[in-house]
Amino acid sequence: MADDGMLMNWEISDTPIFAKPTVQGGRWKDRLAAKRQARGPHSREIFREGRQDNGKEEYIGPNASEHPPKKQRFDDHSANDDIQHAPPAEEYIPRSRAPPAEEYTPRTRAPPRNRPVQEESRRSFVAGKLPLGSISIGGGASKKITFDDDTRDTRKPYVDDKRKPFVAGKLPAGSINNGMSKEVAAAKPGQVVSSLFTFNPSSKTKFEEPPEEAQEPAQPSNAPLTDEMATFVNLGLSRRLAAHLSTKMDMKAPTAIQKAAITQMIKDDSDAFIQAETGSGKTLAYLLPIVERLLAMSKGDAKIHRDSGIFAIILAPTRELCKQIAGVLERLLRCAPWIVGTTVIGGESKQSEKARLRKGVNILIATPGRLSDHLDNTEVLKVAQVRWLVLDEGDRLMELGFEEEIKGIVERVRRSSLRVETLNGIDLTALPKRRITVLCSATMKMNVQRLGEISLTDAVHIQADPADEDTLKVLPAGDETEEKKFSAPAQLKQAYAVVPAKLRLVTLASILKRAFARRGSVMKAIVFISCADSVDFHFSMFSRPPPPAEGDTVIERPELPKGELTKDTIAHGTTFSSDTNSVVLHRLHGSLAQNIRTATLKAFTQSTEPCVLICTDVASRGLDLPNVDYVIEYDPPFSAEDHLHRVGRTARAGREGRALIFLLPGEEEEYISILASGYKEGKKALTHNTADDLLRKGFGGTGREWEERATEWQLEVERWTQESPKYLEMARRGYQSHIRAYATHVADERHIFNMQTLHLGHLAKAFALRDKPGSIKVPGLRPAKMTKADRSVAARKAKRGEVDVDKAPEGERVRKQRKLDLDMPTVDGNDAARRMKKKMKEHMAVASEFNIG
Ligand SMILES: Nc1ncnc2c1ncn2[C@@H]1O[C@H](COP(=O)(O)OP(=O)(O)OP(=O)(O)O)[C@@H](O)[C@H]1O
Repeated sequence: MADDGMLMNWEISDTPIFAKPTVQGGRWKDRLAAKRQARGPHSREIFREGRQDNGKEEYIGPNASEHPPKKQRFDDHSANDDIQHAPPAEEYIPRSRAPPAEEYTPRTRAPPRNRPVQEESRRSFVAGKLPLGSISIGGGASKKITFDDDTRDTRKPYVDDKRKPFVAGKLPAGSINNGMSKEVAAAKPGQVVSSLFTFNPSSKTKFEEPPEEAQEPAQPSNAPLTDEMATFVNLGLSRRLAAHLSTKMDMKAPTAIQKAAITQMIKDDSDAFIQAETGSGKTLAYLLPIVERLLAMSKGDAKIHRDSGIFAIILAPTRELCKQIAGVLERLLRCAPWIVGTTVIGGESKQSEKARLRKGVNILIATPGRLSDHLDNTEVLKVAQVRWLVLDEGDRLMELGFEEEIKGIVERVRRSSLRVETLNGIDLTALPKRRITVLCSATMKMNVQRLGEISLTDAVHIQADPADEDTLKVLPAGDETEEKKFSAPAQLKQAYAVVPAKLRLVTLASILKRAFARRGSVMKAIVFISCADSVDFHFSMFSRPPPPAEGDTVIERPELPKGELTKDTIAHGTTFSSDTNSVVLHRLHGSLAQNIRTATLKAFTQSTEPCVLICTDVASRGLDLPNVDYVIEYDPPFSAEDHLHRVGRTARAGREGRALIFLLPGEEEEYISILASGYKEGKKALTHNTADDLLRKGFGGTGREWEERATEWQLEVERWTQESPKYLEMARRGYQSHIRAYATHVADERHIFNMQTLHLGHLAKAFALRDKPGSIKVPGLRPAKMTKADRSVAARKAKRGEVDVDKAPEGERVRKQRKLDLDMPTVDGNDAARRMKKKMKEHMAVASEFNIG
């Protein structure tokens, strides 16, 4: 039966007159008359007991005690709709004109001003402020009666115990059965304990049902090629290198981008821009031709040696990425141990880096800051032999503000004169005759083009379309007509879930419970969250000890990695572990010390147990984490590019992968079009999930039992939060930082992620909070400076696409700050650190308060 949401609180009373049995069936007027009769002639007086006849009108209704209703501040939503939104005047009825108690029905409610119009007919009373005239029936249960929406057939009331009405803190204990009543009784004054399943806005989009016929699974777009001719040898690699790839690295054939890049870079000495989707093997696409040409110089005993000079410099934006590239190079060079690679990335003393440089190196992997530092201060670092300068993850290099350093490095390398014939008896003719710059990126954003202008000359644009091997492209740079849009791997199964704010946390728990219900279905999952404080809260919450009832079963848990560094970043994921499948939880964000980040990431990478990584975007770029089969974007990304990098952590090198993004009902549903633009088949490639579906699958049970289980789970987490000042503060911090991070979406997308429509009260529930949002003040977090008026101006400007960055609303500044924060601990070198600090000061006055990296 459809639910029209008409709710009444049926409350028990000790007075015998109320203990009469329920009158069921028939029209409501008939039932009403019957009940009146049952109560006898004085029933109205009893109901009106307590009326103050002091000349003032007394009001009844949901918010009677607050009448006349207070004007609502923008940020003062409560988790309880009844409290939160001042209802229209007609809902407040002077008591003298009040209908008989039984007749009390809530009048039309105006939809809240700042969120999408929702089903008007779904209402509930604040139990603590129950209208005096409410009807009570036996059993002590507060029951919701719903009627068929279409027919309004009041003859067949549907009493549904599991759907709980909202409760404010003052309800007498025992008024409502099930878990809610205990919570209400225990709630402190001013707290709000709200029901999960009432007052949720519904989706505005009409979702098409997926077609009946089974769709052909999409062919992987970043897999090694299967064409017989596509062997490494056919591309021009030596047998030695090809055999090493095949036997020691398990790579039998190149990927499409490798095919295009190797062919080009072995025979031609032009600059190159390599653009290919995530997980397509770009690292080897530039490393293989470099190593091949260094190998070709070595004939018999005449080999290059570590002190022959630096032939290639590879720049990457973060230490993690540098280490990852160094790892791939190290494996590759096992077939040519006389070629030496090393890193200069900070994190250890400059002296030891200098010592390594002095010993000699042929391929140097560096972060721009640290390399600039060494170029200025380390005499032994000579760049005269450098033939290749590779800029990996170009967009990230620019985002982190390395433009100046890169300019300096490019200048330094170009200035030094190049030796091209012989070097200590070694034939140099196999090497490029000129210096080559290679720029790599998965996206072609404006900032990448800017980096291209700084570093490339007459470059070729190398792209690959594996669907049509004839079109493996080597294009003149700047050929806009042929430019391929960056897309997600075709085999990635992308879904989105439209989940109301209140249900977010419990839905995430449900998804993870289901994903790890059986051993082997999902091995590794990554959950992306917008800010560090929120990561910390979710990590602690998901790893909290199970409640005593569950604790009776002894669950065998795998041993966690030992070590000081990871003791606070790795824990058992108790929430979604089952007795047959224990899950290990990791957390990662830019505010953790570098050595902790490295150790945590290593543990996640090497783990053979099922595990989950909860992290910020710090783990979204370039990291090659093996066996990640599920990516959940719990908080939507800050830009479409970020989304593609995040989901690119799965479905790598032709493997399968799933991704799910959470969206709120309303404006956020527009994001579906952006998701669809990453796929050839558009929206058909996407799967739609509702919160109800996800909850039902995760919490199980028969009928609507999942609702009760979900409610129990949510209440348990709320208790856990309330009972400890530490976790309460953690939840509040997470909540506040989340809201601030929400304001930092790129201007183009801010009409989708619109602060105006963000329901702060419902969002508080997703952080297991019972506070009214306006009252959440966390020490150390300054309140946002933007006024409501500022926000509207910003929203209007964003809509017109004319946001002025210099006079930007806080969102823009905070977004910049987020980018800087994100990798702050990664950026190395004293100069780099000074530069970052300076930029932080320039960009924001709120640097220290804001912890969303
Ligand atoms: N020819 C190949 N055959 C099989 N696996 C490969 C091949 N080339 C690369 N891989 C694997 O593919 C994965 C992705 O490679 P890589 O990290 O270089 O991708 P990428 O294009 O740089 O991705 P991103 O844009 O996310 O940084 C790695 O695990 C790598 O070992």
